[in-house]
Amino acid sequence: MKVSIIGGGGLVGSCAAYALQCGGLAREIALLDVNQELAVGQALDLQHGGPSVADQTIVGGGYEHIPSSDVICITAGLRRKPDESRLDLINRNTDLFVQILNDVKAAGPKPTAIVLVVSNPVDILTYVAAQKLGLPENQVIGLGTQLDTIRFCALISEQLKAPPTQTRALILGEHGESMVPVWSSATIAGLPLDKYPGWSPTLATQLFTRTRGSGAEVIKRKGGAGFAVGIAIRDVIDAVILDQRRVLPVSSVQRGCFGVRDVALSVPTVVGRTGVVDRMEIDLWPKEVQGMRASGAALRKTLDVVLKRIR
Ligand SMILES: NC(=O)c1ccc[n+]([C@@H]2O[C@H](COP(=O)([O-])OP(=O)(O)OC[C@H]3O[C@@H](n4cnc5c(N)ncnc54)[C@H](O)[C@@H]3O)[C@@H](O)[C@H]2O)c1
Repeated sequence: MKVSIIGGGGLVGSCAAYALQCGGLAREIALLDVNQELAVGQALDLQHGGPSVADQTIVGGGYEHIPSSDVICITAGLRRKPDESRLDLINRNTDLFVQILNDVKAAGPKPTAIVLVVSNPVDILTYVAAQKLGLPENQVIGLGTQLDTIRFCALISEQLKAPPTQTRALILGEHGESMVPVWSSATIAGLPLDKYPGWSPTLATQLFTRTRGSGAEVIKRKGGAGFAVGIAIRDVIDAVILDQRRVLPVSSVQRGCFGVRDVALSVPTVVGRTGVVDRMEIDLWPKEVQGMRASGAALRKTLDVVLKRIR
């Protein structure tokens, strides 16, 4: 399997490439970037570690890699300028993103290619990609709340001194302000989280608030998120490569799941070689379902503005 990362020279793209290299599943990893020199440099640096990791080809380059790619991951994006509003950034990022989609389309992706959108605002751009690429909708996935979910588990496990890999707590909805913590299904080692020693409703609120602000906290401390988002990207791409059918909180265009439609956001999604294989619409607390619908409504408002601009 070949994975191309557009924006592969940047922090998120290069961390994703490193996570994929350490996972050893992809046969070839291509880093594409408008700054080709940077992409080639990142690829060279990764390639040097290859003999101690896995037999993979890691290269830097341009859109000539698209026709042979099984997975196309888009991490190219802009950061906010001082004094710039969120919507201004969304407009600038959408214009850049639409140009990338046009370039991908012109390069001729495989009809079976899976596109994983990571650039922000990820739910908006996932919808735009599904509309513009001409690929079947199930083949376009957004990273959605996969990163928020692993951040949430990391913070819960740290606080309760529980094993991180046995801590399970989902975030669904928007990758943004209106994200929804799903306490109804949270567990540690299969035990209900709300019965775990040290748990309290106050702690729950604190942990969710910190999770929701985690992106901003990391940006403030080190300039941008890299390692954990790279791991989150690997979670999704590995599920595709191995046709794992893992249930992941990723974003895709919804057609009625939990009553949400015509907007992309995260629901529990079965991910395999064909992308979105299924969605698990399981009974959650009413306020969790309401939260997802509120995410859908908030995203739809932004989408209406963005779609008017790019039509
Ligand atoms: N979805 C998530 O969970 C999540 C998490 C973290 C960051 N992000 C998003 O990922 C994006 C990238 O963040 P970063 O920290 O890596 O930024 P960065 O500035 O380090 O990297 C972006 C890269 O994109 C490249 N680029 C710009 N325009 C391009 C184009 N037209 N074609 C190809 N490459 C192009 C740049 O040269 C740069 O190397 C941002 O939109 C950020 O908000 C998403």
